[in-house]
Amino acid sequence: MVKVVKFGGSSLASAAQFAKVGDIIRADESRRYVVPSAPGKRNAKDTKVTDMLYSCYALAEAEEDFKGALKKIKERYNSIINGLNLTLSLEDEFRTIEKNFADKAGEDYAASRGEYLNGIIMANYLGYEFIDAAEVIFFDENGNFDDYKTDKAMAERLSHVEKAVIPGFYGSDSNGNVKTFSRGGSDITGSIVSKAVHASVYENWTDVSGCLVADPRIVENAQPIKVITYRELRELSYMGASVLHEDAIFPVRKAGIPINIKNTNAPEEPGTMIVESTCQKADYTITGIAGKRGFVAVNIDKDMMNSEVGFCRKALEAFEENGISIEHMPSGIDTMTVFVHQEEFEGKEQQVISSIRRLVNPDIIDLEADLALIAVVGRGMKSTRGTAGRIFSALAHANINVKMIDQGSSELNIIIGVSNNDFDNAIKAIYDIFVMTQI
Ligand SMILES: Nc1ncnc2c1ncn2[C@@H]1O[C@H](COP(=O)(O)OP(=O)(O)O)[C@@H](O)[C@H]1O
Ligand SMILES: N[C@@H](CC(=O)OP(=O)(O)O)C(=O)O
Repeated sequence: MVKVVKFGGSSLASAAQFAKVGDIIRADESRRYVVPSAPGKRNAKDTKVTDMLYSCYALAEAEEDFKGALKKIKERYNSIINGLNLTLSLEDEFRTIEKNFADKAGEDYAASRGEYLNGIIMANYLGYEFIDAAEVIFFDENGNFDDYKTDKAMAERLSHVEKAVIPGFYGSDSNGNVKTFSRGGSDITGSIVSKAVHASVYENWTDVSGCLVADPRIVENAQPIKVITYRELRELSYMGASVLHEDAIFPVRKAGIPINIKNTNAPEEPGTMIVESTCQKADYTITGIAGKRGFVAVNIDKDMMNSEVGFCRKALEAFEENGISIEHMPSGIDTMTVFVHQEEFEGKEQQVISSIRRLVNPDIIDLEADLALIAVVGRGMKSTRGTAGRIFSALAHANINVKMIDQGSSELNIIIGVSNNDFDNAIKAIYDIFVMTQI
């Protein structure tokens, strides 16, 4: 049996956290391949090493003095090395990094050093072999992850290695330069390694006891989800459940490998199992709730728009022309609404409105800003009557004005639009009605 274990930044923020990780790995011989993130926050006010690297590199790129900022990063690693009593020096590594920053090696290179250096420490601490992710994870000429090339190289390389540490978050592009995944991407690395070694399980260790029904920063003591499907998890993580990167399921899903999200600070707890399919009923009608703030609704009205062939396509062209991505699009007979990210849309709204006018000549266009979208996700919802009704009544009781409600055709999720200000209360109200009443 082979297990791949990924430890997030919160699990590796200090020597004390490293020691817990060491105990977890040594407790099970099958934990043979380890994927570390960069050191995360030691407390709420702390800064992740990845963020320190981005700011340090921004100074280098602006040709300002970055040596002080780099020294602070070195101190974080040295405090881990000293706290673990290792006889390891990263002096040579930091000299190389300083030179490469001065030569403007790129933002991705800079950010990747967080995982690279932590991987060297982890390998030294465990007595495992260190494998640079740049040698085994590849992106193609369009910048997309190269599944085929990576799987082949990774499987070949690891077939000769009994126990190894492979840093998360990065690989190399088609020119051999370092390239990172998007933020939180070490979760993807763990999934890629799991597929290549045919792991029996991919353990993803973090600072909470699994994927919880709602974000614990909003709902105190949110319950852990025991079993969730890949599809449900993807919906939740895309909509803001940041415990797992939304793309991390793809490699393992192809190989049918379950993901187990576990808590480094409470390893005895079972955590969450993420699987293809399950006959196990969820504890509640819903599996989870997640959401994001910061959307604008663009309402487009035109009498009889439903009989105008190509209306929606042409209206959407207005967004494409202006480089705006679309998040969600509920529609009615004479109206369609397009939800876009406020950050992306601000400053371009007049261009988009004039494009819509030119392309579809609507009767009315109006904008509503400062909205939040909430996804209520659950495989059990389609067999339970009245789910949407319960959501409505919970929100009405909490005095929350529902701007939009939309059920996907898969009946796996219901999307609700509320004002940004009502976001937290809406999530709490939905959590209470389904979880606290135990139905
Ligand atoms: N539904 C959820 N379940 C669990 N954690 C969540 C959820 N939504 C948001 N989170 C947040 O995700 C955090 C874990 O992800 P992250 O900070 O990326 O950890 P790591 O550093 O281990 O990768 C938790 O501490 C929690 O605040
Ligand atoms: N360190 C990177 C990649 C990562 O996955 O980190 P974490 O496992 O701490 O979310 C980031 O901050 O984005």
